[in-house]
Amino acid sequence: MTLHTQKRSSTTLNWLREKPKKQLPGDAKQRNGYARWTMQRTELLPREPSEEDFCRALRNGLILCNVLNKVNPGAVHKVVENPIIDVQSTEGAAQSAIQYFENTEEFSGGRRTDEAPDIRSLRFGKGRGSPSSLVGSEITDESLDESESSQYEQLFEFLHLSNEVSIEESKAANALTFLFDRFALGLLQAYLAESNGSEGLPLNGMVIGTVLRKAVKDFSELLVSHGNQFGLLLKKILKADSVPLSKSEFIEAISRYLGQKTSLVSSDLSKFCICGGKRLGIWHGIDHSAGNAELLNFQQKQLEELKSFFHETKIEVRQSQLDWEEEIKRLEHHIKGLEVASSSYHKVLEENRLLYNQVQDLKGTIRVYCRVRPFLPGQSDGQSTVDYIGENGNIMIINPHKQGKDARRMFTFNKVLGTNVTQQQIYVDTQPLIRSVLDGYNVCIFAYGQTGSGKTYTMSGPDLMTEETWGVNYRALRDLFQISKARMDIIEYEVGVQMIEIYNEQVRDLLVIDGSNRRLDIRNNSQLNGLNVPDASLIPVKCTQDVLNLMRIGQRNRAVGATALNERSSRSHSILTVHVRGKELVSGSILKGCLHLVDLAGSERVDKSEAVGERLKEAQHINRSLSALGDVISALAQKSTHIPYRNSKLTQVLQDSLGGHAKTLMFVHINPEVNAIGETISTLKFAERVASIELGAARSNKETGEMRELKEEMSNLKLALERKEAELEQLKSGNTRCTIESQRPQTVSPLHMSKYGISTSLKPEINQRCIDDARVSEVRSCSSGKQRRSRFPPKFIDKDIMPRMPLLAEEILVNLDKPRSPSPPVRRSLSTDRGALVKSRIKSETADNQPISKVQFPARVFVNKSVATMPIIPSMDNNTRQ
Ligand SMILES: Nc1ncnc2c1ncn2[C@@H]1O[C@H](COP(=O)(O)OP(=O)(O)OP(=O)(O)O)[C@@H](O)[C@H]1O
Repeated sequence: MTLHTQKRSSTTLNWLREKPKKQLPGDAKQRNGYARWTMQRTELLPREPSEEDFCRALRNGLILCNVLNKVNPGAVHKVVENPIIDVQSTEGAAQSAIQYFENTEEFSGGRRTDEAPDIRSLRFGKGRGSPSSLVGSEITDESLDESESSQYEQLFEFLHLSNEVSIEESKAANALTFLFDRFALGLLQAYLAESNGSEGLPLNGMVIGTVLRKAVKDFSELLVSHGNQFGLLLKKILKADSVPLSKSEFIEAISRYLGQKTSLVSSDLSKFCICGGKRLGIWHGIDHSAGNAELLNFQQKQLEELKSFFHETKIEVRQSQLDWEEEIKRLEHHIKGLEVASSSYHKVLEENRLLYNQVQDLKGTIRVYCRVRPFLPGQSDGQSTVDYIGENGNIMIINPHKQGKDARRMFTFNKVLGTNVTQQQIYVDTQPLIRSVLDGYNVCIFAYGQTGSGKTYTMSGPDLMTEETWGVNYRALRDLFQISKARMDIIEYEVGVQMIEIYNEQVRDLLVIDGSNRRLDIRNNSQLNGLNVPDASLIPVKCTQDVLNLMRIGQRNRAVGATALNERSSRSHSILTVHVRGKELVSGSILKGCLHLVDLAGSERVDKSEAVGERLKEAQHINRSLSALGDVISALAQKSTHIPYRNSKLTQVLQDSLGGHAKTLMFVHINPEVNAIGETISTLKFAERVASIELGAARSNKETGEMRELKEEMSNLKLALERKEAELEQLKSGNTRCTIESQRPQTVSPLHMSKYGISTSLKPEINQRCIDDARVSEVRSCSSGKQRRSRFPPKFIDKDIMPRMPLLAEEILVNLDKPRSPSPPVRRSLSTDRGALVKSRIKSETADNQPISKVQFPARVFVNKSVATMPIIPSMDNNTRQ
């Protein structure tokens, strides 16, 4: 640099140095002069720019490049012509910086070209430089005065110096650009390194864009701050030395400063990149000062620690995940185990129940099932007396009128069926009993409970229309036919049905269609296998439909009436008896089973049911018979020697089922309403006593062919003996009453007749046989002082009574052709005969054997008269209907 140049530059620098001190009018004038001149050539400055704008315009290289292009068009290829932007704006600052770097670079490049004039020639263009370089140029065209010329020289001097500085700055800028690229790359590397570990992070343009934008922003801020610092430094340098600096000193000072700054920037960047992790690339090639290296080491250490901590945490999290997974697996296994255990618990429970039932069967205990009726529409006030129903047949009743432990009472039965149990579920446990009937057992199923508690619902169902709501009766008979059909090849079955009711202590036949209200007698002879009401119509049935038809008749004939507690209350005990007789085709053995299906009339508190008149009488009869049932149950439970069966018609009818070798099941019904709590408790107490009764093991009524023959023989002998006795009696007393009676025609249910096809006119032989049977009956009746008429088809009459009666239809025909075997001679002492006579007399006088016919049967209130005109039951031969 020449002395002159040095002088110039120092002048310029002095000018620059002094500028912030004071805004001298001379300075402004000078600046305005430069601006005007520049404006004339470049139009890049306002006429009177502020000092700041002026400096910036000089610094960003626009003026330089444009002036050079004016002098030598195309010398600077690319001029970054962004408008001067406010430095406060970060992005603007960045742009300004870039603009500056690029323009100074371009300017330098342009200047270096061969065609480009030396900037200094511009300085000396007016008289001192080569005139050719500026001849023809626009500058020379201008008329410039001397003072202006010197100002331009100063400007160019400054610009030249500024250009030197710019080169240094451009180097720094390159370093920064390099740094920036590294920094951005480092950021991306760090980001990618991070996102490698976590698959879920999205790696898309938007994310990268955001990261880079952030980086650019921060970096711009950094640049601005460095730019400011750089400006300050320049000022400081220029201010500190009163002696003007040489160009090389000046550049050296700036280089030193930039060196320092580079390391500072790298330290700042290290801070900035601390989030990244992989920053080796950023540091590569950067010269760190000792302090920064220490800081860097410290931060790296921290980073390593953080990384290892992060790694450990990651491992811990993974371990916890594994532990949880293990735990979940263990729990799943445990739950499965529990499931298995619970299912086997239920199996065991079920087995227990079966075993318990078997034990009960062996003991002959009456099975008791408790059914809880649901609340009826309009009844549910939400309070139920049933507190809890257990799986083991437990039911806990809560009495809201009591407090403490007295309020709760537990009852145990074979099973307790809740309000949501279906008719099918109710029947399930009854099914094995139906099989037993076909195996020759006597079975009794009866429904007990307070009025309106659902007895009829259980036994018959709400209606006969839908099979789903069928009660136990229909289901039992349907199964009976199904099983008998399945056994058809082994056993030939015949099924007959009786339906009676006990109304006001009188037994009525429900299957009569002629409206006759005959009172029927009860004979308590277990040998009769259920034929304890022999005069009731016994209708043979062959399929479920037959039974349904009969039941419809029976239901219509049943006495029902409305009470305050049940709008269609059964006012009688109804008993449907199914007699089954089976013949084993191979052995010829005979099985005789009988099934009683009993729907008891409901016990009721007369005050509650508001019964008066006829209703009151009915209620009293019902309650009396139920209390007689209770007495029988008590006596049986206490194993008393005397069981008071004869205290009511009900207990007489059920005698075989309660005290014999029958299988008995009772459905006890309860009403969950709070106002029925008294009846509920007493019903359940009664049921508990019933459950404790031991009937002894049930016995099958099976007779082998040999046994039957022997029995028949015995019966023949008995018959012959009785005949002899009768003859003897007649001879003695000359009483011919029996003979006259025997010639009276029988009364047979029209249904009965039609079904059997037995007609006195069509089958004289059979009719004769019936007459014979009637004679036998008479003989027996005479012995007990009663007149009996058989209403049974011959096949259902017990052989003990009528040994010559064929068992089955074809037997009737076979036996009719056979000559009767002569009765063996019977020897009987007179004393025996007398004894028998005395006995029979005594018996006829006892209260139990008083002829019931003396009691007038009340006019039937609820008999449906249309029954008489009902069509005949469809053919029993139609097996396909089963
Ligand atoms: N399990 C049940 N589900 C739905 N309704 C029922 C149930 N049990 C009984 N009911 C209804 O309760 C009312 C009384 O039932 P039901 O006539 O069978 O009682 P009951 O004990 O036979 O009475 P009563 O002794 O007076 O003849 C009827 O309207 C019946 O439909």
